[in-house]
Amino acid sequence: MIELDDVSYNYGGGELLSGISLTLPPGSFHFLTGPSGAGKTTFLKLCYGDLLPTGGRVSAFGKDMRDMDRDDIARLRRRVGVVHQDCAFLDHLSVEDNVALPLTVSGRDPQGEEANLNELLAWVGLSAQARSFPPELSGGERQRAALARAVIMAPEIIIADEPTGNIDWEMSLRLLTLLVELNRMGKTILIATHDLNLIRTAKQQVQARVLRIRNRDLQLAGADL
Ligand SMILES: Nc1ncnc2c1ncn2[C@@H]1O[C@H](COP(=O)(O)OP(=O)(O)OP(=O)(O)O)[C@@H](O)[C@H]1O
Repeated sequence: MIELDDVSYNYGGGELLSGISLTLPPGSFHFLTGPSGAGKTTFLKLCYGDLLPTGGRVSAFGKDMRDMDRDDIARLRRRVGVVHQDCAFLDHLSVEDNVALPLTVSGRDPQGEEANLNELLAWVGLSAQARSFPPELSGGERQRAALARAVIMAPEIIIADEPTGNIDWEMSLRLLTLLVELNRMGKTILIATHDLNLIRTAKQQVQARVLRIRNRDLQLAGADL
């Protein structure tokens, strides 16, 4: 589904990532961990096509990202939902309008999909905040709104960058429950996190592989986690 073949990445100051080969099969659950600055966000961006590798090949759904035209990229954006580290909401739009934004951008009418939108807001526990604005949300509510926005197009893959970075443990568990539910529905999940407790808790609920960035490459973390 997403495949990296001998991938390297260099922002210009030397290789940050090097020689990475990995397959993310459908329905898999992966965590990505590693020290700050190791390249986790960069790795995620390579997986969802925000960056192209400086060496090697990344392909998604059987197509090399380098060969994708605008239509392919638009299709990729629908099939891969991303929860960004900073959530990046439009503060002048309500929570429900922010969550519905991928629909609006792709030319669909959110009014026509209102039931779907309401169901999604209820699923993430934000029905009461639908008409609020992003600055009025707590950290945990922001992350759940970002997850709702990431899944509104029914993507097959969900990629989340430090989704529990700024929220308390109770909220982290709530978010993890949603991600586990998505995985049980067959979605492929990739999460970058520093939070080893989150990884340990997840591993009691799903079969998750833990990847660690070390010396510019990816290693499979052992059972010590
Ligand atoms: N656009 C950019 N241009 C140049 N260097 C960059 C750019 N983005 C990131 N870097 C550098 O690449 C390195 C890896 O950054 P990245 O954000 O991928 O790490 P990370 O593991 O996600 O870190 P953190 O855990 O702190 O979020 C850092 O040294 C960062 O300064």
